[in-house]
Amino acid sequence: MSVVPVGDAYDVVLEGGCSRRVSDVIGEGVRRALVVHTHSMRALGEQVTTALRADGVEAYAAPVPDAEDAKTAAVASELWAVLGRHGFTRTDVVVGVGGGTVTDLAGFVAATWLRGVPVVQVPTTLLGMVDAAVGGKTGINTAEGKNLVGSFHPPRAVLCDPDVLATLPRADYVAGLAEVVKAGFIVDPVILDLVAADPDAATRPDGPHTLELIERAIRVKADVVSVDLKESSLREILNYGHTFGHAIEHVEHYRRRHGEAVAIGMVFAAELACAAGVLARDVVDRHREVLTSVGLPTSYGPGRWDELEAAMRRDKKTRGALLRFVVLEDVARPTRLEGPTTEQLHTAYAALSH
Ligand SMILES: NC(=O)c1ccc[n+]([C@@H]2O[C@H](COP(=O)([O-])OP(=O)(O)OC[C@H]3O[C@@H](n4cnc5c(N)ncnc54)[C@H](O)[C@@H]3O)[C@@H](O)[C@H]2O)c1
Ligand SMILES: O=C(O)C(=O)C[C@@H](O)[C@H](O)[C@H](O)COP(=O)(O)O
Ligand SMILES: [Zn+2]
Repeated sequence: MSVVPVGDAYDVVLEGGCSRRVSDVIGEGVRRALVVHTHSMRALGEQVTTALRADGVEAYAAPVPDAEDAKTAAVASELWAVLGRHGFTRTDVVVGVGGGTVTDLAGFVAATWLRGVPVVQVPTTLLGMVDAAVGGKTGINTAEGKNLVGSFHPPRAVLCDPDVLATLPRADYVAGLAEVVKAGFIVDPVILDLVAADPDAATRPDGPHTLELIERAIRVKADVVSVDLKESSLREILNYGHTFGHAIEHVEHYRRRHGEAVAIGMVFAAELACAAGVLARDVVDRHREVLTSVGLPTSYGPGRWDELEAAMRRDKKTRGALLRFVVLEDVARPTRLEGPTTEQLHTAYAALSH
């Protein structure tokens, strides 16, 4: 459906059944493929592996642990060992079949093996389709924080098959909506209108606006990364809500879903912008309305500020001692807030526990 014209331009396909067509997009001359998948996506992982073999590719299925447990140096190292044992060369390919955690890991392993081999992404969560699999940001976590090691490595193709969303647990689908809503606040307010028109339908993969919501969010992401792949400036807007959100994930040892943490992080960013006199109160309220309407969290308990602030200092947007946040001046008018005062930060944090 859309082409991302960055480096070697690539397609992001959004079509029922497209996850069965990996062979069509891996490119010419591929002899081997490593199909990375979690146990939850074993059936699809094996289906992709079998289909590749039927097309003459030496394909290997590589099961990895679920969720954030996949995004570790130990798991990446195991996959490098598999690639080494099977003699993967620069014309071979890695395929990521799973949620954002799997596409981040598969992309990182592809980015680092032989300093870069192609990766094809087959996202199986809403979040993976609208955000993680598109744009070439890859990475793993370290003990000190989220996504601290990684690389920009655009995929060869992205196959978003909405049919696979039927098995996704509702809570994971809703978590993905946080990134959809993010795209609405930073660039495309029509997304917010579509969600507000029927919030309950927005939480279902068979809802009347599902494809339009996915397509619009992918378009936002593709347009931004096409202009600024390596996040020298514009791409930072895709990080809306993530400074505080990633801090929550870190202090809670990844027991909370990424999308849920980002939802709270967007409310924090909105409250911070309001405290700094940048954003009007009604837009802050709109954050709570839209996120709450689809069942996403918007509050956070008191008492953890010191840990959260320490984690935020390791955010990639931080420059020296200066904390930097993506904030809004209005819907679809993102800007940056550099070095907010302690009082502004505390005001925003306190507002989360109301
Ligand atoms: N690289 C990027 O640009 C980018 C963007 C956004 C998020 N991310 C990363 O993505 C990750 C979050 O991704 P996520 O929300 O997809 O979580 P996830 O990958 O942990 O998947 C959520 C859960 O759904 C299960 N699952 C996946 N697909 C399924 C299906 N079709 N049916 C049944 N179960 C299924 C998984 O096994 C997992 O338990 C975070 O690590 C985040 O940092 C990266
Ligand atoms: O693509 C981007 O750029 C984003 O910031 C998208 C985010 O939704 C995503 O969670 C990303 O992985 C965060 O990246 P990080 O650089 O803050 O680790
Ligand atoms: Zn995110």
